[in-house]
Amino acid sequence: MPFLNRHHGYELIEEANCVQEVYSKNRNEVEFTIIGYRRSLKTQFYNIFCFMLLGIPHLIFESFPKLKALRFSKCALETAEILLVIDNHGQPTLIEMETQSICLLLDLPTNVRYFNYRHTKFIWQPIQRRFVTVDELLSSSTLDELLENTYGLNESEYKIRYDIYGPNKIEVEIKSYWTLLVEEVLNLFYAFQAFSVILWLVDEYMLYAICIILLTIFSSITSLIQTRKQSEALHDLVESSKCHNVSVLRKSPKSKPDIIKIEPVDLVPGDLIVLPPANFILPCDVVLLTGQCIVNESVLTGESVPVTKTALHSGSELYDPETHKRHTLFAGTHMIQTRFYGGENVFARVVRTGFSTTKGSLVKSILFPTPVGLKFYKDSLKFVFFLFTIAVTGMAYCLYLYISRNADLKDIIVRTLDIVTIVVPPALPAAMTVGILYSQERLKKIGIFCISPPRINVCGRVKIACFDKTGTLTDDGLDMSYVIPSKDQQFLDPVTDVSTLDTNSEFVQAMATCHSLTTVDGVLCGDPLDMSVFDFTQWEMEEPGANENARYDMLAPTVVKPPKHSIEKITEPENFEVPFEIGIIRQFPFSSTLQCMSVIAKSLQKHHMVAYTKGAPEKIRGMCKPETLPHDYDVKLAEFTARGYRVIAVAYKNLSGKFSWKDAQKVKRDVIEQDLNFLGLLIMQNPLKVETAPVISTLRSANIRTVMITGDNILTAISVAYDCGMLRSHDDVFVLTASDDDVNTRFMLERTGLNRSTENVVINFDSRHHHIAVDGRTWSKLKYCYPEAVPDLLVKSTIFARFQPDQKAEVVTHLQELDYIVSMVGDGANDCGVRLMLYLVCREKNAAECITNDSEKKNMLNVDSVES
Ligand SMILES: Nc1ncnc2c1ncn2[C@@H]1O[C@H](COP(=O)(O)OP(=O)(O)OP(=O)(O)O)[C@@H](O)[C@H]1O
Repeated sequence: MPFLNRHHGYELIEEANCVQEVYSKNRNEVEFTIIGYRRSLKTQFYNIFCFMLLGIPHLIFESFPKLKALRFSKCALETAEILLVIDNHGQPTLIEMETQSICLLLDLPTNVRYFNYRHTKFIWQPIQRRFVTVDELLSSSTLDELLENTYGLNESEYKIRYDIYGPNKIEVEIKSYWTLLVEEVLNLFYAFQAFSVILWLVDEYMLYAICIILLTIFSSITSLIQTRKQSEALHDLVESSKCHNVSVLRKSPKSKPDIIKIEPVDLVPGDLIVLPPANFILPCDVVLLTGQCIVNESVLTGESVPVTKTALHSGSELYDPETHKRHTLFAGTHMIQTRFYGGENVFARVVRTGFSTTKGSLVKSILFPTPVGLKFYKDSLKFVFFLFTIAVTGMAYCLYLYISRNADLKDIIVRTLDIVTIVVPPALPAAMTVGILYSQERLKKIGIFCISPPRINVCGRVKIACFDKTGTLTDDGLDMSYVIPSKDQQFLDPVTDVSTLDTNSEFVQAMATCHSLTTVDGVLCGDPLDMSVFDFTQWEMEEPGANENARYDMLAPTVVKPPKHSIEKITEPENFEVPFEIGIIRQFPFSSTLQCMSVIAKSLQKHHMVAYTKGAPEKIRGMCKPETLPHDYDVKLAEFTARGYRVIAVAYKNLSGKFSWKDAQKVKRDVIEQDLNFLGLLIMQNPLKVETAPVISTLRSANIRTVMITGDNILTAISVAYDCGMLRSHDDVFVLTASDDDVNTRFMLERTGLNRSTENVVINFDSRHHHIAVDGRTWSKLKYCYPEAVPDLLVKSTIFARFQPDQKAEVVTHLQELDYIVSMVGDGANDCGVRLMLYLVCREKNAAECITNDSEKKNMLNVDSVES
């Protein structure tokens, strides 16, 4: 044993033996530290001491949990009976080690030592001499490994996995009132309060004592009821998404694999399940092996647009639920429909169960939020301690005076102790609890729910409110205003009526095919932008097959066709024999990071496939052959975006005649999204929500700075900011842009805005009427070239446009680093990064998260505080 030395019967401990640091998934930071302890003589002494002093030391130790471990002796993790786990916020938890007998798998010993920390199981690995999670223990699988073994697990494999992973359940414990009372109410401050009240009663100081008793009883009871209600609500929420029995494939020694029905709690990672045709709540995270599924993931993302999940492709890379989320169905999400593959079962492999699932992680982050170590609380504790030292001095002087004047013993005790109750305010915690409860009730009345009431205090200190644009400041719906086709590097006149366009043109066909729409119960649904583009074309969509659920076959894909009247007008068709239909062979769904989407389509009229792409004009420009772009591309784009329109560019490319159906399934996205031919622009209107302007005005009058962080075009964003009052008509906006060269990048500030005039105006950093707008590309370059300029930029910037989801999160964290308390209002999807980030930031910096339901869509309001 290299680390553990035994010397004359004593255990010589090296620090490395007793402590293990557990890193976060991306290994950037220590998530928590595990320290080993065992019971010793110290523990016996402590118990006797506690017994003799009527449990008072226990109360003190409970209030200062780090002291709890002092009653045990430090020892090597290998022999530890008790573990002290300290998270990255310094919150300690004492956990008993447990032992479990498991059959041998890989190198696992039969008797396994383990502990559960915040619903995650850690197993002691004697070979590595450290604790590992069960996921680490059974190393992750490659895509090929997940795809092979189509027989399911056999009985013994299943049993081993069940022993290791445990049941597939996310259970939120509802604590009894008694436990809550012990945990929340019986702390040192309340003990001090009890002491003060007894003292006042002895001193016949009745009225005030009774007031304090009543206030404390009231605040404790209401706080208990609230906490209990919250844990009941969370419990019910988790329970509400429970699903029915699941069909699982089990390898049988003699015959063909059996499909058996089991309870969802009995599922283990590796199980092969058969997805039912429709309406199914996923019991765990699974990866799709065959067919397709349409899923509503709004429980996780807040976005109620159905998402299509496709079967996993083969590959030697390791499976990762985040990277392969297009093939992963997450626990708790609603599977609307499966699409059968040649009439066969749709199979999925279980990859994560219970609290390891995405839903489990979300529940864990609610169950174990960041401790509210606000500076306010820390300062108040310091203040109380300071008062206490004054009180002790006062007490000593009092004692001296009373003794020197031969006072009565009762008087000496009462008067001396009373000094502490005069100096230290005993009603402080009760008064604060009542304040928070009252605020919570008021917020509820206006439809704001808060999952962590103590954080309400932070809201009063919010200095900056960040808003996402589309769907948050503006409506979800989009109205197609016109389309501007392009021909021979020239923009043609805007068109408002699609019937004036040639149905056989690539432009119309791109609009009709380049989307991720789907039909659920005969109703077309999907991204609102895709819906309005498709509606504009007046084409029809058909997903072939008689029965909705039993129809999907890769050779007969989704088909779009023009309305009958326009087929008659089709010019120069290559082949009149076959019907005019276009099949969508493959979709590359919209990605906020790429800001575009593509499809590969095949018209029955043509002998080759065509790739269509649509997306942000700035992105599409880079993907197109320069000789196909109109010379006034940027001018036209600026013309429409400056008027607040949402502009989408469309492009296409013909694929070679040899490009087969198989190639279409295998081809990489970046191969498709290059060397495109530009087709034209789609101009859409995205009106403001009615409540936007009044909310911005209220925030302005409360002296809270408002900022827009959007994925949309910078000029569209500026225009919307003027419309909603974030910028006022007399405000000037300076757009910061970086030159394209990577070596000597130059940064320019160019004036824009409503009252833009020709004369030069220099930005004045002290003026409230001068604002900066910056796009994601410039932001990245500035951060790289001049990181020292970022704070100045943040202080003056009102518009952050063309920002990718991770950049949105960066802005929020950088603002926090400048000691701003920031709130972020978004509508899910690309703000999820911010939301999830904030969850992480919350963990670090005591953020508060409130969820508002004041609009139909549940907006997320994240309030974060920085310890200044
Ligand atoms: N369905 C879509 N197909 C193609 N391109 C799209 C689609 N939806 C959005 N885009 C383009 O991608 C850009 C980025 O979209 P993203 O959803 O990240 O942000 P946004 O909706 O523009 O703004 P916000 O961040 O304020 O919600 C959009 O501005 C638009 O140009």
